[in-house]
Amino acid sequence: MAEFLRTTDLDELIRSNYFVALLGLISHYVLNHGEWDKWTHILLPSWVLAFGALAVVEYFFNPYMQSLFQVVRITSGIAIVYFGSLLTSMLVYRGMFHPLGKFPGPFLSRLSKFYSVHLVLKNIQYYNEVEKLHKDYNSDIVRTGPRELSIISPDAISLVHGPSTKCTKGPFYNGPIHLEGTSLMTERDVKKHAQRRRLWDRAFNVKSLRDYVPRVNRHTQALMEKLKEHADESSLCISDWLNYYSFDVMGDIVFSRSFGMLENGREDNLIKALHKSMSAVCVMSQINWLPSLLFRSPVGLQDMLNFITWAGKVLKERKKKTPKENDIFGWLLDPNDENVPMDLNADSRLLIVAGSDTTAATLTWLCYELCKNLDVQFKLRDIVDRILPEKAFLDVEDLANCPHLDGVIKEALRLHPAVPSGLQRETPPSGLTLSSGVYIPGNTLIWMPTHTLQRSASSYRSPLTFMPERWTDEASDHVLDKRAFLAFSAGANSCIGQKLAMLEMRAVTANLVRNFDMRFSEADDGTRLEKETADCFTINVGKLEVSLKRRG
Ligand code: HEM
Repeated sequence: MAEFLRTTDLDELIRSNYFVALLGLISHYVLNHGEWDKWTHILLPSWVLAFGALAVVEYFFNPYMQSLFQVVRITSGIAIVYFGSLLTSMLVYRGMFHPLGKFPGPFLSRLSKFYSVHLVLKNIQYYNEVEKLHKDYNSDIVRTGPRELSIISPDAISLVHGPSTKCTKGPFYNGPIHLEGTSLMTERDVKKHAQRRRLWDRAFNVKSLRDYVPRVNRHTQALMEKLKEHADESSLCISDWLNYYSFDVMGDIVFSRSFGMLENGREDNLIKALHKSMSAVCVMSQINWLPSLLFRSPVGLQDMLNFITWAGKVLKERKKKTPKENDIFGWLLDPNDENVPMDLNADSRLLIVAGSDTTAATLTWLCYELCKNLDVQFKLRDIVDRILPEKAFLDVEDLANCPHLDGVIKEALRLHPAVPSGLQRETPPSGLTLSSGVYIPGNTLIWMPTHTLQRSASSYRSPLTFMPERWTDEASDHVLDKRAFLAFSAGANSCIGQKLAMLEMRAVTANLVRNFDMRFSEADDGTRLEKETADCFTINVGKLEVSLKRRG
């Protein structure tokens, strides 16, 4: 063997810098064609193994190797040439020859998504950074990554998110499949998603929603009782209570298991851990190959892994029961199947996170706006006071027909979308031509940042003013382009829970203004919320301290 290696050309070839550099170029070509993001856990060890094997062969079978140090030196040299060539080829291609080269954006964004990580880490409010980029480059389209664009033109919405879009979900949606399966949201195959969504629709149709209403009423009433207990204290952390509320509602409606957070007046340890672990998502949403590695190592993600395990366990327990009131999993679990399919584990985590954090964040921002704009609070109260004045508590059913209340909620969703940076979509291989005639090449990742779209002066008159009337007949001319409302997304992947969310938000908002006068607390004028709110795909909302006074 040693003789073979020494005398054949193979040894010479492996040592040849040209050959190794060529291997680097070929590797770039292969990596550039196809999607490798979810294979990082195979790719990286394969590289380590390949160079390790080379070192072992050199050490044991090459008689000219004098020492281990020499083996390490030679193998490292080969690795440097290989990775040097791979990296140079990548950077030159991305910086100078990539088809997205015609779009403006920071030069470093062309080279790597690590530039976006740098923007994320500034203050974990990536949506603000992207908004600045659109302003700085004075363009509706900005290049935010080697193969990624941010687009804020409403004309592109139907092409990217509409019912007959040719775009698909991008690699961001590769969840921890090996741990929990694929959820409805992370299902990237269009046909499979449509098939699953048909099943889900039964759990969210008008009749099913009616079944969930008593639980929304109960939890809303419990929230109001708790707020009454703590009202008249100098300061109350309303964001915490809204968080307890929304998780309790979702636990109950999803699998008939309340977290009991309202009752205990504190965050469940698991949810606390889940929120802490969300900061990793801020970075993972930028570097799509990272989750495949991180979800296989407990480093930094242990909290999220615990939540995944918990959500699976609770689902198994739910499978054994028949709850008194039908819940969402009553529709999703197959009574004829003794087992719980793996994908439902992912669905159980999805429902809790997608349904709770989003609602809690929107309600918190809504309270912020009501404190900031007292005239809006007073007007809403006047209107709500006229609904069934004899009732102490307004049920969900009492609030179905109050356009101004819906306007207040829509304004909160518009100015403070719970998914502010938008949703990653990938153009079809043939590319996409926008109505402006701009051609977007195939396999480009597109984000349409909801935060910026919904604050654009071309779509909303006085865009930064909190104006519920723009959603009613009173000032409908202040909505210039209805398409630019994407808080629940659009098309086949739009939020399936939006009607349920509206029921919760109506009940909480109406009863809050009916029962209390709410102001910023003396210690906090909303700045904490503005600063602490973190963009972790869904918003990880900051704290809001208010002063609540019970109304007579
Ligand atoms: C203010 C409240 C809410 C907001 C702003 C919101 C927003 C969104 C958005 C933007 C999406 C699209 C995600 C994507 O394509 O990646 C989505 C999807 C989804 N939402 Fe919501 N959501 C809210 C409340 C809820 C509630 C209460 C539930 C459940 C009970 C829910 C369940 C879901 C599910 C299951 C999906 C995935 C749908 C699919 O892929 O077909 N959401 N939501």
